[in-house]
Amino acid sequence: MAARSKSLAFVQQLYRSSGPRGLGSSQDLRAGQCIGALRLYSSEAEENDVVVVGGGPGGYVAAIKAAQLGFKTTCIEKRGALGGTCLNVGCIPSKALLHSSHLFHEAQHEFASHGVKLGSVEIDLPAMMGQKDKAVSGLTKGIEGLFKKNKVTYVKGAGKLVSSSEVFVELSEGGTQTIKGKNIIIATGSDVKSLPGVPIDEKKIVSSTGALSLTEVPKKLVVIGAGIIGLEMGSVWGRLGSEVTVVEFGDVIVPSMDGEVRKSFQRSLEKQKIKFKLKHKVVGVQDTGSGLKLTVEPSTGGAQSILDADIVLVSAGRVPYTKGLGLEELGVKIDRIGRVEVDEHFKTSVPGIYAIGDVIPGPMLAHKAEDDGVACVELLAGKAGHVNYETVPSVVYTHPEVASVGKTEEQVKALGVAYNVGKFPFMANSRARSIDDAEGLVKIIADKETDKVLGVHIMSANAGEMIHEAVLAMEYGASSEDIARTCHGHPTLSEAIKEAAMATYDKSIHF
Ligand SMILES: Cc1cc2nc3c(=O)[nH]c(=O)nc-3n(C[C@H](O)[C@H](O)[C@H](O)COP(=O)(O)OP(=O)(O)OC[C@H]3O[C@@H](n4cnc5c(N)ncnc54)[C@H](O)[C@@H]3O)c2cc1C
Ligand SMILES: NC(=O)c1ccc[n+]([C@@H]2O[C@H](COP(=O)([O-])OP(=O)(O)OC[C@H]3O[C@@H](n4cnc5c(N)ncnc54)[C@H](O)[C@@H]3O)[C@@H](O)[C@H]2O)c1
Repeated sequence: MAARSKSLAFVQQLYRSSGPRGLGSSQDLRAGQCIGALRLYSSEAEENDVVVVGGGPGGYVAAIKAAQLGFKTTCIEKRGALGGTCLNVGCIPSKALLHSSHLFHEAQHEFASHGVKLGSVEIDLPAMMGQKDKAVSGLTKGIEGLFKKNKVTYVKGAGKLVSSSEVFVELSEGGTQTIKGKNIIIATGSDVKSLPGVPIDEKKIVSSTGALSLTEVPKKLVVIGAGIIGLEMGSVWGRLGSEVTVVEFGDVIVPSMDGEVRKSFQRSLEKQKIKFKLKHKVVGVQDTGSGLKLTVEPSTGGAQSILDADIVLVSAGRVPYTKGLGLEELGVKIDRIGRVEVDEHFKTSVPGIYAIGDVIPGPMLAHKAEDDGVACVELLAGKAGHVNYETVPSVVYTHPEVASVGKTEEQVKALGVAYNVGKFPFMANSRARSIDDAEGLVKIIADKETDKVLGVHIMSANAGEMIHEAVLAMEYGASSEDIARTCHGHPTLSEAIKEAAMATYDKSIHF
């Protein structure tokens, strides 16, 4: 009896989830129909409920969640490892190198002031790379384990959509296979944006992928683009001894950052000896054999100059990746910058085909891709999947870190909203002073009339961990007073958020 109830529940789930394309609607449910549907389902054993193309944070999370919801699920990935850009050549290896290089920097420059004396400190680059590679391979294998545990079928190969319910796969091991699915989710992510005159060879002119695997510390590194990748990778190699110059087309670094926080952040990076050449672009590179000569000119044109480099990192943005997917042939609409157009339910212009993650509009971030994946399959299951893009946090993992959620002061001003601002410097935070790491501030922006928090910006050690208090506050529509009246442990860096919140609606105590 218990087993029969379970089957019925499962089929009811299928009814609810498949909607008009599948088995019927939940209103039609009768026990007999359910059993009939179960037979129909078994006879179509080869067809999947969900086929995901791409095994990055968007795709693999969507696949696991789909399987957990009772869908027969297949995920197709062509790189030979799960985890996508993020795990293989993005978030994880970059954070490994940021941590290792920070330890080196601390050992060289900070330990002595804490009374820890070392002899000479040296870099063992192969060991550093080995630790990074170990983290990556452990995590990617972990996802394969999660696929097995959740019964997701993993197909290694490059997928091409040939209809709204079929994906043709060129298998990595040779041969081909056509995989059928009632619903197809495109989760093919993004790729590096190339620049004219600066051809990437991943040896001397590298993308972030090459910059994560250099075999020597370059004497001179030129970074093109002062976005997050440029500043994180510039920090890694700067700490390990490179002279780093960042050439940025715009007049500011990380344009999405709050202006006031950005200024402090730039000053901090300059103290770390990173040089900035703002309002400039690289128009060509010449390899002289003994090094690279970059031709640089003002963004708006003008006199050219030459910059020397051993390695050039191209980090001027990423573009959605849809190459070879067959989307044009099927009539899936793409916007003018190559993103797959979707509605609020992740539906593309072709029924049965969905898209999530970096390949659709919204911030190109792993946690956003994951949340897209969960929401997309929850919607397929008839549940209320939703991602609030207004509260997706952003973290720059330099030292200090910069983390933010919600609107910048410039954005609030532009919207014409009356607002209050509260700030608190880490110089006045007891934990930051006790660990001698007190650079940075917390800045909170709240609606003047309602006190609802509109944006929170933190520059400090561990800002990326602390920001989630603000994310949760904003998700629940909290006021700055709500945060200020919430008891915070002492002594913690998080107390700076409480104090900044006090300063937003009233006055801080410790500053
Ligand atoms: C250096 C770097 C550092 C980053 N650091 C962070 C960070 O710290 N935090 C953060 O949130 N984000 C970070 N990002 C961004 C993050 O990596 C992306 O936002 C995230 O990976 C997007 O996930 P996705 O699943 O949409 O796409 P992806 O991770 O790009 O995955 C897509 C997958 O689809 C596969 N694929 C493509 N086409 C096909 C096909 N036809 N058939 C089969 N498979 C296919 C690809 O091989 C790929 O594995 C970083 C990016 C880079 C480059
Ligand atoms: N910690 C993180 O969350 C993290 C880390 C790395 C990457 N990412 C994501 O990866 C994506 C790509 O990162 P990114 O740093 O490459 O891109 P980005 O779009 O964040 O920054 C690119 C920068 O390059 C500049 N630029 C563009 N063309 C230029 C040119 N010709 N010359 C000089 N400068 C030029 C832009 O003005 C911009 O400041 C981003 O969406 C980012 O969110 C996130």
